[in-house]
Amino acid sequence: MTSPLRLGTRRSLMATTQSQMVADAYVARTGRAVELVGVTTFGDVTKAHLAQLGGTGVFVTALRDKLLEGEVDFAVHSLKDLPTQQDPRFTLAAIPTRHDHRDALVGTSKFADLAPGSRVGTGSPRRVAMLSALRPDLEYVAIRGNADTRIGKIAAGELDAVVLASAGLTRIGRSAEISQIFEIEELLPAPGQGALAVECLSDRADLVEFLGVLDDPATRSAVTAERAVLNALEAGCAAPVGAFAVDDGHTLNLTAVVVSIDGREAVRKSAAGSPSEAVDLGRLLAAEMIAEGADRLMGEHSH
Ligand SMILES: NCc1[nH]cc(CCC(=O)O)c1CC(=O)O
Repeated sequence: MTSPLRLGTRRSLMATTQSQMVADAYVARTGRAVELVGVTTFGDVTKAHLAQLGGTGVFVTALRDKLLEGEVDFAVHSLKDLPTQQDPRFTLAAIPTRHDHRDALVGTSKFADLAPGSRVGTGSPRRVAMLSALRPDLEYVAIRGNADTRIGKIAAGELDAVVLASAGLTRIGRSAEISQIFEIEELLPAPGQGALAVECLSDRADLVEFLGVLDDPATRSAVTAERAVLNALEAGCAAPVGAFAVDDGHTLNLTAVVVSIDGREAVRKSAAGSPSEAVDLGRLLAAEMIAEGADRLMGEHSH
């Protein structure tokens, strides 16, 4: 009998839930047993705000270390937490079909109905910038911690609402508390939002192929274009950059935006191309955005 594959996962509810979903999908497709191995990451223990950590990949490094040490066979990440600079030692063996890409408001009222001065919690400069453009009269409060902790600040009276990714809220069973989903015209998601990444060591060719059964090519081309924009802008997950692409099987449609942190200025552009040239499409769009002043807007939040 073959031994179970060991899946390395962060220990948060969201991470273990999404890792279990992926494990179940492999078991259903292949019959091979998969066991979860919990790993504590720097991003889970640090008290610093994500925007202040000055780098990407705080949730990712510990899982990759376990891959290198041979303690786990593969890892599941939220794709939007993965640095856009791919490390050749690791391969994204599968990018499964994306879940809801949009951001959601959690609270008791809709965004337009929040009273002036209401306190809205989010740790993301992207969300602060874009929401400030819509409602400059609200107070945006930097928060971090897992989704449960963030939502708990509403009941505690510290916040009137929080903004989180719809996909994550659904995964942790809190979607009933969503008062509004933001459409992409209002709030363009982070590159890769709602998608998962299944990663293993590049030198395990058999495993790369085995894990590939869960890959969704349309999701892969879309997130590849989105991440190419972020990479070409030399921006990280804390930058006020949104990007979203859809591959309809023939054409890849990509939209991206860079917003000044006060929400007053934005460079937003769209482009279409072939799904097989996702990286080029993203790079081209980023170059056009830079030509229109996008890098100046990013300012201190560019890295
Ligand atoms: N940076 C944390 C993070 N990474 C992925 C998700 C949500 C789930 C997803 O995008 O797949 C979240 C929380 C959030 O932004 O609400």
